[in-house]
This record gives sequence, structure tokens and C-alpha cells, in this order.
Amino acid sequence: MEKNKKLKSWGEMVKLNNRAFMIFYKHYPQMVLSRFISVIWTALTPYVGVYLSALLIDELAGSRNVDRLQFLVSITLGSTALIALGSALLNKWKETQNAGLWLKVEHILSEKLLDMDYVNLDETETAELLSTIRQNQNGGGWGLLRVIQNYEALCSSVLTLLGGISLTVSLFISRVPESAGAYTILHNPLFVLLVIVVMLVITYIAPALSNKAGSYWALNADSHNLGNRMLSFFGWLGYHRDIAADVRMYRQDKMCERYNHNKDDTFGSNGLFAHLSWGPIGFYSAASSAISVIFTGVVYAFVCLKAWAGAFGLGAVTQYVTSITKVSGGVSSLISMLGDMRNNASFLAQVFEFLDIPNNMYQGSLTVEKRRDRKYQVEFRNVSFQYPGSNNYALRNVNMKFEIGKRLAVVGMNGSGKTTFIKLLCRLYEPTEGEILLNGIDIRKYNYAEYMMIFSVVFQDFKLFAFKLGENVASNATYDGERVIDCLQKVGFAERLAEMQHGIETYLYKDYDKDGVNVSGGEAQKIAIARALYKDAPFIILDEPTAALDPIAEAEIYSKFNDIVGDKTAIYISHRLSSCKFCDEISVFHEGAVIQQGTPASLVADEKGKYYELWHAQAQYYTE
Ligand SMILES: Nc1ncnc2c1ncn2[C@@H]1O[C@H](COP(=O)(O)OP(=O)(O)OP(=O)(O)O)[C@@H](O)[C@H]1O
Repeated sequence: MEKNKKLKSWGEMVKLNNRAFMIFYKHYPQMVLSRFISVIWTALTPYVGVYLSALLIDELAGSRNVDRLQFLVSITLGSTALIALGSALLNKWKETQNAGLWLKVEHILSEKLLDMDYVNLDETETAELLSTIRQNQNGGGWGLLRVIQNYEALCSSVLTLLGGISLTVSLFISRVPESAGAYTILHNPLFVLLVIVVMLVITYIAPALSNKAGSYWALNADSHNLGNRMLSFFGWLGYHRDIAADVRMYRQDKMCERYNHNKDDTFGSNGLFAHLSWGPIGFYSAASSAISVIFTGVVYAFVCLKAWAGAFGLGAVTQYVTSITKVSGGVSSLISMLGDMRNNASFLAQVFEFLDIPNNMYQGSLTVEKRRDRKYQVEFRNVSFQYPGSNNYALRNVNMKFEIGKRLAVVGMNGSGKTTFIKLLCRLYEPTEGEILLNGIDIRKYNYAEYMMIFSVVFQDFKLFAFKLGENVASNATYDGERVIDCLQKVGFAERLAEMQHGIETYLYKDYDKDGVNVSGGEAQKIAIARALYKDAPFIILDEPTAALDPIAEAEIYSKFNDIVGDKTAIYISHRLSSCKFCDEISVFHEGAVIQQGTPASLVADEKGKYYELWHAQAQYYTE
């Protein structure tokens, strides 16, 4: 991961911010437009009031013509009402379009995650990068979250500046009457230039100091990543439902607290940021505020002196002070924004490092033939595999052919490569050596989405969503209710379903519905198997499908196994060897290799084989 040792150059700053802006525009054009139109409106409309009130004051201080005063008052009131109406409408539009900006950013990141090669999800670098991006985003609002708001502020500053300049020009060029004596210096070009330079210098220094203070966050971004990551874990320790029981049982909160304090004190009162806030960050922020006040003094002095000397009427004093303050505000926020965009560029670079992670998996385009007879033949040919970054082979020289419509059991000790074998079959990873063939063609040549359509898998660590039961089974918001019920019945869920108040419309868990039901581990496993059945793919793969089932449920599933699986080719991983007798063939994995293959009866009879050893190790607990 790239280290934030120094700020990005101005050129890089422009490129990175523009790229981020275009991402937002592509995803959410209305959101971007609503912000910019609002900003233009907000920046320009105040000048109408400034201009009209100057005319009113001049009229009051001058000829005091009643008709003209009436006219000016009506115009002022009418325009104020119209502007207020326009602002309200624009605000509504903007608020609607900008609802959930944080979620929108998360959506951009999730899109990338879903599109990414599965293998990249496993990599520590990917996890670290994403975690850093999220911490910077949630902690300091850095990264994508800041981009639109910065562009909006930039646009607002430029408009404020231009509007202010147009109303200020006459302040500098208006002449003081010769009768004012020494005050005529106020229109002397050199003096005017000097005043402008002083104003600009002060205007520049204040935001520059403030940016300097902000840059300490960007420069030290790497040092608070670990602290942030820990905070986001330890800070929410009490909220994690899945670890709540363990934390209570072993009082792990104490251990976590100690670890948190000892290893990282980034945000503590002795930490880096406390020191920085006390030192340079505090100093530059305070200096910036103090210098802004000096500016106001200089402006008032110059404008009031010119009015005193007779260069313009009293009404213009408010106009000039307001508009010149706006010019200064515009310049100041322009500098501030550019500085902030530069600080943010370091954080954007990390976002793009993540969004640019390439998809290296070969993307084939062959369509998978839709066969009514389900005659799909899969073959592993000399397949070996190492996980990225690992020197060990998780699979070694695996050769296997799946016979159509047969039931294959895969057994072996922990870590022998069974799940890895399934992940390769599903193309979540690619073999390091060898190839996997579907009907004689390398699976990489097929369109990935189509290839996945021929498999239904229940992974060991399957997940159900806190959505409706029917949606979970169908993996879709719309579904065929009868088919859902049929699949649930096949896996022995009928009784539990009958107890559910809203049937297949019942929400699982209580996250989104107070009437939701908490299902047990075994019930969840049945639902996951029903989901695999609903997909009705030619291959059904079950990775330890009955590990969480009670003996009766397990027996029920096995007695109906052939009925459940139907004409599909089934691959079945299990540690309960007794359950494999329903299969036509068993493959025994050991240290990544297939060391035995045969029918259940032949393997039990082979006294020298691994299967015999495993079988008897398990059987003794039942016979002794
Ligand atoms: N994502 C991964 N990165 C690196 N190594 C991994 C990864 N997943 C598994 N391994 C390693 O690959 C080997 C095979 O693991 P696999 O999960 O395929 O075993 P298994 O036979 O399914 O085990 P179990 O019976 O415990 O489920 C193990 O040594 C494991 O540590």
C-alpha cells in the first residue's frame, strides 16, 4: 500500500479529484446537478439584495422621492420573496438527491468488491486497503465523501469572488473630491494598489495557515490507520452479537482493552494527534483566525475613510463592506478548498488504488450449452493449487471425472483440501497447474456467469440474510411460493414452517422486522440446502451439509437423499463417514491429494487404506 509520506502535487490533485468527480457524475448525475445549481443560486442571489438596499439607502439619504421609494421597496420585497421560494424548491431537490451520501459512497466501493476476482478478496492487502479507506472516510470524512462537497465549495467561492469583484471595482476607482485635501491619496493608484496587496496577502495567509493545520492529518494518515481500525473494533465490542457470548464467558473485553491501550495510543491524551493539536495544528488554526480579524479592520478603515472624504454616499458603505468581505471570503475559501482538495488527494489515491485492482481472471465468452438431459461432464486433469502468497500446495495433482447423475462423497482430515477442491470447481480460484474441463473444454473459456449457473452449492460457512424466508430460499425478491415450500418440505423444514406466523413471508432474524424469527444453526442449514435445491442446477454440492443437524434430521435427509437430489450430479463433503454410504463413489483426500477412490463397500474393505483408518476411528465411539 502506498504510504502518505508527502502531499500530492497540484497536478495529481487535479487529476485525482476530477476522476472522483466523474465517478459521482456517472453514478448520480441528479445529485451533482442539484448541488451545483443550488450553489450558483445561493452565491448570486444575495447580490440582488445588496444592490437594491444600496439604492434604497441612497434614495433615503438623497432626493427622498416617494414614488421611487415605493417602487424600490416593492421590487425589494418581490425579489426577496421569489428568491426565498426558489431557494426552498432547490433545497428540497438537493436534499432528496443527496440523501444518504455516505451510502452512495459505500455503494461505489461495494460495486467494486462484487466485481473483484474472488482471489483478491482473500488478500490481506485488499482487506487492509479497504479498511484504511473506510476509516479515513468514517473518521475524518476524507476520500470520496469529501469530493462533491469540495467542488461545490470551490464553485461557490469562485462565484462569490466574481460577484464581489463586480460590486467592488467602483470602490477602488471612485475618486475623492479634490476639496478633501490629504484624503485624495485614497484614490492615488499606488496607494490603492498597496491596499489591494495588503488585503490579498492577509486573505491568502489566513486559509494557508488553516490548510497547513489540516495537512498534518493527511501527512500522518498512515499513523492513525491502526488506531482507527482498533477503535472501530474495540469501540463497538458490545455491539457484535456473534461474539457477545464469548466476550462474556471469557471476559475478553479486559484483554481487548489492554491490547488497545498498549499497542496504539494514537488518539489517547498522550498520542500523536493530541501532541499535534497542542502543537502545530493548534498554532496554525489560531493564527489563521487572528489574521482573518485584521482583514475586517483594514476593509472598514478604507471604506469609511473614502465615504468620509466624499467619494460615495453612505448607502454604498454597506454595499462595499459586504462585497469586499465577500471577495475576501471567496479568495479565502478558494485557497482553503484547493488546499483541502490537495490534502484529500492522498486519501483519494488510496481509493483509486482499491478501485483499480485489476481483474486478472481469464474471462471466457463461450456459452454453456443448455441441456435438458443435464449431461454435463466435469473433469479435473492434473490440478494443483497454491493459495496466493502460500508456498504450500492445498491441492496436488488431482485427477477426477464426475459421472453424470452420480453421487460422489469427498472425505478426508481437516485441511486435506476438500473445500479448496470445491472452490476450484466453482472457479472461485484458478488452478496453479493443470486444468478443469466442462464437456471437454477448459472452464476458463466459458462465460463466468453462465458457468456458475450449473452449480448449486451449500458452503460450510453459508450465510442467510435477515430477509423473508421465501426470498432467502429463492435468492430473489420475487419467487414461486409453491416451489419454495416444496424445497423446504424436502429438507425437513415443514414443521417449523407451519409454526411461522407469516409462512414463507416470515422474516429471518429480527434485524428488519420485530416479528422476525431466530432460526437455530440446524434450521439455518436446512434453509441453505433448500436454497440450493430451488436453484435446480445440474450439479449440487454440499460442504458438510448436515454438520449442524440433529441425528433425526440427519437421518431424515439421508433417507430421502436420492429423492432430494433427483437427477442431479451430487458432490458431498462430510466428516461423518456413515453418511457416505448413500453415495456411489468416495474420494479420499489427504494432504491435498486424492489417495483413494472407490465404492463405499470397497473402501471399507481395504484394510490398509486411509478410509478404513478414518472409518474405524469414528466407529469405535459407537461400538465401545
Ligand atoms: N484462503 C486461504 N489462504 C491460504 N491457505 C488456505 C486458505 N484456505 C485454506 N487454506 C489452506 O489450504 C489447505 C486446505 O484447506 P481446505 O479448507 O480445503 O481443507 P478442508 O479439507 O476443507 O478442511 P476442513 O475439513 O477443516 O474443512 C489448508 O492447509 C488450509 O490451511
